[in-house]
Amino acid sequence: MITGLNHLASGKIRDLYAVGGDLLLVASDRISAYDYVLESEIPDKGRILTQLSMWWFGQLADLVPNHVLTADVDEFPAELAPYKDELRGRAMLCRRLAMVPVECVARGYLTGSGLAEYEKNGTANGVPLPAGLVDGSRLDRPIFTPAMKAEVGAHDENVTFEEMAERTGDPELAARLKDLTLAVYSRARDIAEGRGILLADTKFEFGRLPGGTLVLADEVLTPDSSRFWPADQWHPGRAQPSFDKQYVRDWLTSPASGWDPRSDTPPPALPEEVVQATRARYVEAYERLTGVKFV
Ligand SMILES: N#Cc1c(N)ncnc1-c1cnn(Cc2cccc(F)c2)c1
Repeated sequence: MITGLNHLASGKIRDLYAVGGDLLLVASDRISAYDYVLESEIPDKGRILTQLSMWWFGQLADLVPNHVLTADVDEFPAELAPYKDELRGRAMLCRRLAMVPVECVARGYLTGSGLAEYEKNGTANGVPLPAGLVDGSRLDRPIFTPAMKAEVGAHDENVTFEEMAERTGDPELAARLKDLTLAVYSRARDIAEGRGILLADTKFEFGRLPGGTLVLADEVLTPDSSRFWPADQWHPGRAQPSFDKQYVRDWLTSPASGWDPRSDTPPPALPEEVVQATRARYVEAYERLTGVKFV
């Protein structure tokens, strides 16, 4: 948290500030696992994921406008000058939007809450899926599985498209959000697959400009907003390894940590080698996707 700025909200990993009529989205080096924010930070994680978001916004600009004014600290308003070094690379100055109260989730692979519903009903957010799918199955056509935003700390509530249309009171907006979400995810899935990363699913947030234009908001297509899987380790029928969090998960569930995920106790600090190996995974994901060396 940056004292001295007008703090608006905090998620597990990021903080939101008001700067004049705009917003500043700041990504920390925090990392979460097993629904806990760990006491150990991953050096540069916020910078790597912010630069990855910015790269994706560029890749998607022909499909959808976004809310970012700039991520260059030298272009930030003068009031932010005292915080330049702390913000460099990890902050996006964004236009303030009227946010749509829906988590727009696209799934290209079946896992997590989507798999749970499928195993019970053969559907995902009420939409029937083909028989015989297993954990990690690739879906021929990505699906839109919206969720109504929950309070901080609670899990979002998966809803059918029809429920979403009803609860937003705007069926046209619901249809537009579905189309945009699937088009943007499909483009990203194809780009990532060509670089050895499977984007299993992702969560987009949209908002509206004063004139009503629908705009892509928040961060996009990072390992915090999406499931990143290494393509060369994809084996449907089991839990897939996480591209970025597997070292953390493996250590936390190993005897070495002395921690039990089923206990109500917070996880212990990570060993330095796990921190550094995890940092290296974020750097690798960034460099593989963008083709640019992280500096
Ligand atoms: N992006 C964006 C945005 C915008 N451009 N205009 C208005 N509101 C938001 C906005 C509101 N909540 N969040 C999510 C959120 C919560 C907590 C911390 C965070 F970093 C992010 C995003």
